[in-house]
Amino acid sequence: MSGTNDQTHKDGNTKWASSDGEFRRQTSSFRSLVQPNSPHPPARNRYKLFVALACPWAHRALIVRKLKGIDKVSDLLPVYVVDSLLGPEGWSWKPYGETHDELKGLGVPGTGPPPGHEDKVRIKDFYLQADPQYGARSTVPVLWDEEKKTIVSNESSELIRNLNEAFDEFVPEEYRGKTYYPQELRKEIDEVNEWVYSDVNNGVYKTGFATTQQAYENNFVPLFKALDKLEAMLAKKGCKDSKKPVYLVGDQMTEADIRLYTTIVRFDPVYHTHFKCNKHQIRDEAVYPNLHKWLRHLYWGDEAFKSTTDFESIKAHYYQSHPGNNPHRIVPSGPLPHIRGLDE
Ligand SMILES: N[C@@H](CCC(=O)N[C@@H](CS)C(=O)NCC(=O)O)C(=O)O
Repeated sequence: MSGTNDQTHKDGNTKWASSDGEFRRQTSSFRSLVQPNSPHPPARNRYKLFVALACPWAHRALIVRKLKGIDKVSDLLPVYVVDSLLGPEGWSWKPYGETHDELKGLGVPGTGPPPGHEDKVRIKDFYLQADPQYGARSTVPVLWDEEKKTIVSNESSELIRNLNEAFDEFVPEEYRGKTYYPQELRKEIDEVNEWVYSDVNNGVYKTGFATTQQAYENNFVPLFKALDKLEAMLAKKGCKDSKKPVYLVGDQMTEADIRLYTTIVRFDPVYHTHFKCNKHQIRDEAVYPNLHKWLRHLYWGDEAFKSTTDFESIKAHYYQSHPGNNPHRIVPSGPLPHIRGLDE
């Protein structure tokens, strides 16, 4: 298990790109599911979710946890949030400023680790408990099994699919059987997910962490092509003038919307500036009237989206955690508002 980007500069800052200037995301290592008759059977008071509020991959899991009513049962999947600053030793439960002078005052504090794990300072400590040989990057989200003291999953795409069913026997009646990956739409969802992942979700990172002009342009172009394609898909469905939310696939909310949302809601406040994805902003009504409306329908229309979107942590995390992109770690004040109103 080795991280492809797990390199540190002499100054302690993480080097995100490989030697050819391209950012490559590592493959996740823990790929199990919560399911009956498995090492991780559905149960109350057993599983925990570790997230960073800034992280778009962890954000997917927070949204599905709410959409599925898992948050309604307090001991089903409690959430523990790391501090927003991703420091030299990765995500942390304790402010880096306490041990690193140059990081004093940075970051938005999280919740601290769960009871019984007060000795753990970094998220890495959970990875090492699960696998003492673990040598790759310690990413969020993490689905933690308290009984087995191990990680069930650190791959958000599989985790959010698993949450459709994993805890159904415990959630309130009205959430049971609800799925964001319905059988009849799977083929289309998979197709959309594939290019949205590569060109948009990961595309903003590949653009932002490129360390050569060529690598930057190689990723900038497909990113904006994909945004044009999304705009056209939503225009065809009349999203701009619709009073009701319009969805990417079929006429119901699916994981395709959830996966796209966590990138698009970060686009204007962060990716446009910090990752130099600056051909347009999503709020540019002359370019993305439909995509912009789609975003605002989800944010303003559904508590699962709005209540899990923390602009303060999002901005603090990105602008303060990547000194290669932003050496003085200044968090820009704008654009304001972070997201426009539904009819603005
Ligand atoms: N494939 C993973 C990717 C998760 C991921 O890359 N998370 C980032 C935060 S946005 C992370 O935790 N990075 C920590 C690090 O690189 O040290 C997923 O989708 O779950």
